[in-house]
Amino acid sequence: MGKKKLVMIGNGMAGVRTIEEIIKLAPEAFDITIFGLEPHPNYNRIKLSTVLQGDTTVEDIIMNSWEWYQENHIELFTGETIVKIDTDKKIVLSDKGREVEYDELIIATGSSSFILPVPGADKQGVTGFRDIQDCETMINTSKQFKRAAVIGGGLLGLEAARGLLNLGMEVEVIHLMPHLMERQLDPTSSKMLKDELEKQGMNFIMEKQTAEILGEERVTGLRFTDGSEIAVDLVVMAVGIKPNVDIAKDSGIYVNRGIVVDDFMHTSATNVYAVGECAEHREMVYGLVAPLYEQGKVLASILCGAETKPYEGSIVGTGLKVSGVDLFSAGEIEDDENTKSIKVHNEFDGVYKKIIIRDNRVSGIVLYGDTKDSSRLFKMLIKKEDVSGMTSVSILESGCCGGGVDSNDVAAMADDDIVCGCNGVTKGTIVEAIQSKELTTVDEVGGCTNAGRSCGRCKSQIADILAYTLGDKFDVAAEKTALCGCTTLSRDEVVAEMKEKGLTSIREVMNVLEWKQEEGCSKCRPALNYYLGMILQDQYVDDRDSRLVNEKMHANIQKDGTYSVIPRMYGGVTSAADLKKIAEVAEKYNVPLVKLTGGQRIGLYGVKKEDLPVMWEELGMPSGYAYGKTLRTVKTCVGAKFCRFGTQDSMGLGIELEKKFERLDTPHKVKVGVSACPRNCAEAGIKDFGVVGIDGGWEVYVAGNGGTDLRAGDLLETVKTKEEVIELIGAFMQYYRETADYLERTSKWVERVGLDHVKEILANENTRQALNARLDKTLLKYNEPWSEAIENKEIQEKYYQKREVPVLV
Ligand SMILES: Cc1cc2nc3c(=O)[nH]c(=O)nc-3n(C[C@H](O)[C@H](O)[C@H](O)COP(=O)(O)OP(=O)(O)OC[C@H]3O[C@@H](n4cnc5c(N)ncnc54)[C@H](O)[C@@H]3O)c2cc1C
Ligand SMILES: NC(=O)c1ccc[n+]([C@@H]2O[C@H](COP(=O)([O-])OP(=O)(O)OC[C@H]3O[C@@H](n4cnc5c(N)ncnc54)[C@H](O)[C@@H]3O)[C@@H](O)[C@H]2O)c1
Ligand code: SF4
Ligand code: FES
Repeated sequence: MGKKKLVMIGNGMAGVRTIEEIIKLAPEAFDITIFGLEPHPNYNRIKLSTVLQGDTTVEDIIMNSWEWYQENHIELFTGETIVKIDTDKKIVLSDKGREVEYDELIIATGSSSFILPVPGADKQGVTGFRDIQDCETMINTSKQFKRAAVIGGGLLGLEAARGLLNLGMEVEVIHLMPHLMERQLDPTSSKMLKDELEKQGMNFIMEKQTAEILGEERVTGLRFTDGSEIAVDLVVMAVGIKPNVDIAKDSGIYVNRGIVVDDFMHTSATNVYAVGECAEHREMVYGLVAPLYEQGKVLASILCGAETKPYEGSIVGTGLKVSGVDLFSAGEIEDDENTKSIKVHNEFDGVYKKIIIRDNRVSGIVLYGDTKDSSRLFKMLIKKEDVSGMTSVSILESGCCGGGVDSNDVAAMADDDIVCGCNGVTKGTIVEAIQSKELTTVDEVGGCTNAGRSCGRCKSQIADILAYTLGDKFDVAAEKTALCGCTTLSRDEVVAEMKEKGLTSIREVMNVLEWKQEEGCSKCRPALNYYLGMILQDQYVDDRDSRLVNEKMHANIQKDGTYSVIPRMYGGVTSAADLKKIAEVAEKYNVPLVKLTGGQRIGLYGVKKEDLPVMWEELGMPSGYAYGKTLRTVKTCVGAKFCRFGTQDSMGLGIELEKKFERLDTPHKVKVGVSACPRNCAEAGIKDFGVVGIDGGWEVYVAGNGGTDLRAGDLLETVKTKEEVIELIGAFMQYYRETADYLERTSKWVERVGLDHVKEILANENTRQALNARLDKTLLKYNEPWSEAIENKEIQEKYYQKREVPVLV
């Protein structure tokens, strides 16, 4: 029997977790196709708060890389929205006109921010806080404007407000109710929270309802229903969410607030299931991952024919991800005549605990300032444990104490105490995984049990359990620096072992160094491929399939699955003949977008995979490597040849540098600028290395960055001739290649190892020469990849042939 066709609408946290569970249970059962409206692979939406707060980057929150989808043979269409489901014909239709057949369909469309329907809500500068784009809007706005208003003092609003403070904005939180987080906190704990947040710099306008957003095109202020006004430049709406149910509703599937499902996540339509924030189960729509993951597990079992209990609903516990605030809330928060509550309010230490008991069972928990008993209490609540034989003290505090807090706390935990609330993982499961699978790091525990993979709040407790279970064998240092979850070895240890044992292939490295996963993962394989190439210089045979997807394809994959073609234009200099060729190819292949890139190149965007080799052939130009962890572009100013301020030949030097370093594998992308005078039109100060002409010489800057982590380059040295520039930069590049972590930009690397250290190394002439010799040897091995693809039929068939997706016309 052939594989069944499984289609999923929505590429978010709940949906992709369901697919992960399906792959675990029955890896060969389905041909899987996923449609995602956003242009990204699945990312950890929870961590958007930490991205906004500046603790994490967008790259760090990707949960399933592009490679993960490829490895699991999942056809992924990002930036593509499903607009219709035909439940009779069993097909879905996308906004791009694609029709895909399904045997089983999962709707996992999540929610959207609820935008208050007030006049002016569509003005520029008004945003929700739901996705990467919203996050980028806020970050970009903070670079130009200063005054922000967050409407809504719930979990999302307060996390957004903390982020905006970190971005240097003045923040007003406008809240409808008399106290913050009124769904999770009682008035006492809410007041403690407000006091703390005020200390951190947040301002609050309580009991106000927004009537209008003021301004012309862009927001300039808010007017409230009582007529008062405030001036603001950014408005973030955090007043709740609304499930994305329209496609289900329009397709005749039964919808209430969410898409109504039974205890097995089945909707009213045959073979159609819903999971996540878009689903409504027993009149509940959940907005936290823990219940959504439980739903996903049940659904995966149903689809794979595995035995499962029904999903019967969840009780959720919440915390707030704002540093300096420690709170936990679950169940009821207010007493009534039938409840007895235990309350402790230690104003001196800023601790508040309220445990509500109803019918001799814990029915509500509010903890502020000390949440170490949250998992134990939460377990009592979920399991409806009878507490009639217990004292108030034994309910409030665990039996442990004295000595090293962490291990004693861990020792005092019962095996069925939940450590990771998001993923429902208990201490017993973690200990069992550590012992049976010989795990030594938090990431490995996450890989095996999912614990810690969502909000990350439980990671320190997982580390405590590791320390407690492994005793002396737990190495905190290794934990911090392991290359990936497949090994406990750090980058430096792996590289040292490769050199010492003379390892020459990825397979050999994994075998000899006892990799935990036979095939490695999408984090270690590209890294090992890079390190082997760096060590073995011209002898290593590149493993193309271990490269990141763009490098494997020699073209950048775009959000709709098409590619871009950006030919090399040394130094940003072109000719009429080349421009003609580009225009002809663009016209012939109906290229939807022709655009100048930030690096002074011409990009053709929206190219079909199967057209790549033939377009490259007709262009007859080398690859511009706009996709690679290598030298990208050398941007130059016109310089002394034409500019009256120019003191040096910047174009000549730029072209020479680009010709020398093109195709060289580097730990991360390398961008270069060459200007012929300190006016610096080529922006050499924000490049990985930048050269600026001065009277009688050149200044060489390094470790600049014009991207997310904006950083001005540091002056490495001033030299007289262009030969000296090339020699200095050659040594710098090779030292970076040999000592940086894979995927570490020069800016981060220089900050880590220290500019003085780099200067000291490069000051020694012998060292510089040796570095250049190793670099030159490596440079010998590279071939032009586009010509290779044009000439080699095997490459064409393997990488560029069209793969049929089930499409009905
Ligand atoms: C800033 C922030 C912080 C959070 N913090 C926490 C936290 O600390 N703890 C916690 O448990 N939860 C937290 N959450 C909530 C958590 O992120 C969500 O519960 C979870 O992401 C929901 O998963 P989902 O798959 O149902 O929806 P989503 O993750 O939203 O995924 C749905 C995807 O489907 C796509 N989609 C929608 N319609 C279509 C269509 N027609 N065609 C194709 N694609 C479509 C959407 O664009 C989206 O990418 C937070 C949320 C935010 C925004
Ligand atoms: N740490 C976490 O667990 C976390 C963090 C962020 C988001 N989330 C989830 O994301 C979702 C969205 O969060 P949220 O905080 O927007 O939702 P929410 O419904 O929990 O809170 C919205 C808040 O806005 C207030 N509000 C409503 N209308 C208002 C108005 N007109 N003016 C001022 N205030 C108004 C409400 O009183 C409420 O406190 C939720 O499902 C939440 O669980 C969770
Ligand atoms: S950097 Fe100086 S030389 Fe180059 S174009 Fe600008 S002004 Fe002219
Ligand atoms: S508690 Fe959120 S990841 Fe573990």
